[in-house]
Amino acid sequence: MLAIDVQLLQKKFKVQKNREGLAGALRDLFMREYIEVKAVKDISFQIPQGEICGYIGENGAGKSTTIKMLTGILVPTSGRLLVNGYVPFKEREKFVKEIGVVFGQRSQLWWDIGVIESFQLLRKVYKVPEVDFQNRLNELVERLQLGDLLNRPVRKLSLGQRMRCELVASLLHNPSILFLDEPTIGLDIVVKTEIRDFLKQMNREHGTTILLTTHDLQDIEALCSRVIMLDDGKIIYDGGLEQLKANWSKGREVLFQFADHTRLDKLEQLTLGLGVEWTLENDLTAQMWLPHGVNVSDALARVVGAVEIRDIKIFETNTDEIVREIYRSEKVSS
Ligand SMILES: Nc1ncnc2c1ncn2[C@@H]1O[C@H](COP(=O)(O)OP(=O)(O)OP(=O)(O)O)[C@@H](O)[C@H]1O
Repeated sequence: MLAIDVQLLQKKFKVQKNREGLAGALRDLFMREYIEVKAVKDISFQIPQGEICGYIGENGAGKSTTIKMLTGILVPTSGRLLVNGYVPFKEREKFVKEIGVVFGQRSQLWWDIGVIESFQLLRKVYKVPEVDFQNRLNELVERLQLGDLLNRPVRKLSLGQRMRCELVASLLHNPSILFLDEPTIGLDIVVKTEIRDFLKQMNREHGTTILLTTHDLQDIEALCSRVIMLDDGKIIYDGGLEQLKANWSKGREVLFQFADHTRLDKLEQLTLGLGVEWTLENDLTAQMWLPHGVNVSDALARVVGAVEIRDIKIFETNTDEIVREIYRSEKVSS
């Protein structure tokens, strides 16, 4: 069974239009005018069990609206939607036991009571047997090192501490699918890394399926083998991260530091026919640019065999740049 099966899913919102000026406001009083916003436009995708998939796109692309439909908070305008075999907005009680949800910007914990009390309340909401709950809690608390925090009220926690608690809260009932909407937003790099490692481990050990929206492409690089990219409510890319890079990144750069003075024409001679380009930064440093499709080790072998080298650095194209590149070409072609 697929974890997520989405077919031609659509969501329209009716938004009130405000007419201008006093006369407009008066007219609005008597006859409201509405416009329709199509937030999600006939999207289809399938996610098998155990996959970690990144769901990305610019602000307003429709990511949160999709997550809200997938978690049963919003009812789709049209289309078909199955999560673990359930239609999310129907059969709510059974369905919510199968999923965990973290909205980075909103808390599912009670602000003024101790974290552990929030967890206990969630145990009752999800009807988790006490023994299962304790085992699960112990495992999660140890993994995320929450020991000291459990008795503090949520309002006294730092953002990083709160996010770790949010993750525990979403996993206490042992869901097989986890929806994360900006789980690392605003966190420092240490906490981000901790959360990424934790999610990878959950996925590896429990086979948890994860759908993750993020603006942080390092999250995607660290976690996702697959990326779905949304633009203006439509899917513009669905595939592997490697493929995404191969199709869209402009190439790779290799920085060489030589032991002796090396001339540009010699370097060009060495890599003749490969289509690489050289730039000399100074007598001892040169940069080689390789277009996609050129084997890095072939190019390196030619240089390494002929010139004495002190240091080599290979720069991968940043996924941020790739996304910008796709948007640019999308805008050009549409
Ligand atoms: N409840 C709502 N009523 C009216 N319009 C909405 C509502 N929720 C979302 N929209 C509109 O739908 C579009 C998609 O919004 P959505 O929040 O899904 O985007 P997003 O990709 O999650 O953006 P962000 O990265 O900023 O969270 C936007 O144009 C937004 O203004």
